[in-house]
Amino acid sequence: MTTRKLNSTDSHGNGEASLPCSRPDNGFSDSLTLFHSEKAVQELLQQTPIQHTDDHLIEFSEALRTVAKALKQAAEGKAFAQAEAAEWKRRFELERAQNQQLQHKGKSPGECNGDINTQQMENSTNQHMLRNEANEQSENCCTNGLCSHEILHDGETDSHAKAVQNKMMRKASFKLSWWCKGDISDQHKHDIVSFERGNITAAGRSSKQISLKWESSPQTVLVMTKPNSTSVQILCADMIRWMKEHKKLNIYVEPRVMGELLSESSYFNFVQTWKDEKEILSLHTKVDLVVTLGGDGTVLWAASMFKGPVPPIVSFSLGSLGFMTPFHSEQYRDCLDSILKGPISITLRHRMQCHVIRDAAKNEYETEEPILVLNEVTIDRGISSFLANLECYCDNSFVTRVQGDGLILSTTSGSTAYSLGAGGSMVHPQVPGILFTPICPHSLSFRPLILPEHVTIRVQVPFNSRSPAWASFDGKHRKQLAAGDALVCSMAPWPVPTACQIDSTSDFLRSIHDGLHWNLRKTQSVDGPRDL
Ligand SMILES: NC(=O)c1ccc[n+]([C@@H]2O[C@H](COP(=O)([O-])OP(=O)(O)OC[C@H]3O[C@@H](n4cnc5c(N)ncnc54)[C@H](O)[C@@H]3O)[C@@H](O)[C@H]2O)c1
Ligand SMILES: Nc1ncnc2c1ncn2[C@@H]1O[C@H](COP(=O)(O)OP(=O)(O)OP(=O)(O)O)[C@@H](O)[C@H]1O
Repeated sequence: MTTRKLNSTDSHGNGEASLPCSRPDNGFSDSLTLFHSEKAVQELLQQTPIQHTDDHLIEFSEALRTVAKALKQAAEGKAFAQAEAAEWKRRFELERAQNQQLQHKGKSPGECNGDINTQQMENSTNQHMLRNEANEQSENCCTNGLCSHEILHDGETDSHAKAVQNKMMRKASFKLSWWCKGDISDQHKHDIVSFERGNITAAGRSSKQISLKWESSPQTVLVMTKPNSTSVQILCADMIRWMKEHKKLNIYVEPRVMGELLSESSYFNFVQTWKDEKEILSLHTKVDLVVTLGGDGTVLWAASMFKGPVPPIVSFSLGSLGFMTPFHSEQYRDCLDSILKGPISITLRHRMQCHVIRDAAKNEYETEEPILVLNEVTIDRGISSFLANLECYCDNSFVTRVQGDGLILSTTSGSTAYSLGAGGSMVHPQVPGILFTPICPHSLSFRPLILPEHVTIRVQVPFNSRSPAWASFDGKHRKQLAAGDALVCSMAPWPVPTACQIDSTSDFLRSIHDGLHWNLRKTQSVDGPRDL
């Protein structure tokens, strides 16, 4: 199969030079033909020194280029829509199979117990699912939760190739399910919104505790560490040795850590690392578990390595605050022992995807790559002494104009970070939403907002702004936003699953108490005036 890379640039600075030749039905081959025609015209131009013919050929060549570009855009749009439609169809089939199974058993649809019998659901799925290869994978999936095939979906369409690849990589599979303490109440039984028979049942609660159960043993662990810390370096070497000798695990580390380990001893030759960005992009297909040694910054760093699906992260606290690092490094053997066995309670921390749209390129198909944030994106005035001036839209409705130091768009995980410092509420990390928190607004009435997770927020630097604004992502990668530029932000499809020490809520409450000393006050004594 001849496949060329999309979006590379030809000698004219166009993006049509490399196109897949293997899919004649998606329109790419048309644009390729046009591109070849255009190339032939260019060659003819060089060979034919007649001036007016040249002019016509140049015009013709430009027209061809425009048509090829339009065809490419249409084809890519179509491919995206088809993929989306296929995904919705798959979900619909799965849901219908579940409902039919429940009706057989005399239950109403959506009445799905958290402790559902997986075998029964598999049988039902066998009866009702389309018998194609993609759905064979779904037959083995749990139906009351999410399985690793779904949550670690890497966007590939060829499920067979994916299965073969996964097998070769020996990636551990796991099952995620809603978990309710001692589940005997009906409180958490409704997983979907159902309008059938005129009854509206409650939506699945994303704040429910999620439990991860390994279906095959994890085999590969990526260890990520805070730099420039001797205690972290010592712990890292000790932990890797233990994981190799006692758990027979394959270990990946960053190239910097690889250097540190090898300078200590050639014993660590078995440890693996990567050489370039391309290898980082496929890390999620090899790694079963990520271990971080450091503070919250190291968790942010680890999450930022994964531009798509993220393996479960286990964070050992070696920083000062540790909101997202619930495990104690002194007990790492016991912790890892129980995590590798499972089941684990996890917090699914939602991330936001941010696109910077340049005014100069707003009509172009290609924009800059999206940036994923676990905490927040901040748009501020940078070093300018003028007020930041930012126009904000939510799903194209005007929200407000920020005049002050700036604006923080935060996830609920980030609600205890910068947003908190700017006066935003603390929100449990499993509550779905986007916090809209101004930084030092020059207004008496600008209270912070929390918007639903499904919205798209656009922050635009108006043309009458006195200075550019600056965007930063989890406190890093500052980018200037000139007048007319915009930042577009929405929830990303790839959350960061972090292992809990106890469960999502207990861990959150522990961190606001221990980390921030939230509402710490000496208790008032009983001796004194009373109303009774
Ligand atoms: N005024 C502020 O409060 C302020 C200013 C700048 C950056 N920050 C935060 O720092 C983050 C970057 O962290 P870093 O470690 O790379 O930088 P850093 O080394 O400057 O540390 C920032 C502090 O924020 C804490 N932190 C990070 N994420 C947190 C979270 N989700 N909940 C509670 N505390 C959290 C860290 O533990 C650390 O103590 C940014 O995402 C931003 O939220 C806060
Ligand atoms: N593997 C890494 N590679 C490069 N930089 C990293 C890595 N891990 C962490 N960092 C950066 O190092 C800085 C400090 O990390 P971290 O927050 O984990 O430690 P800390 O400052 O000691 O903890 P705390 O903030 O809780 O006091 C952060 O800015 C983070 O982005």
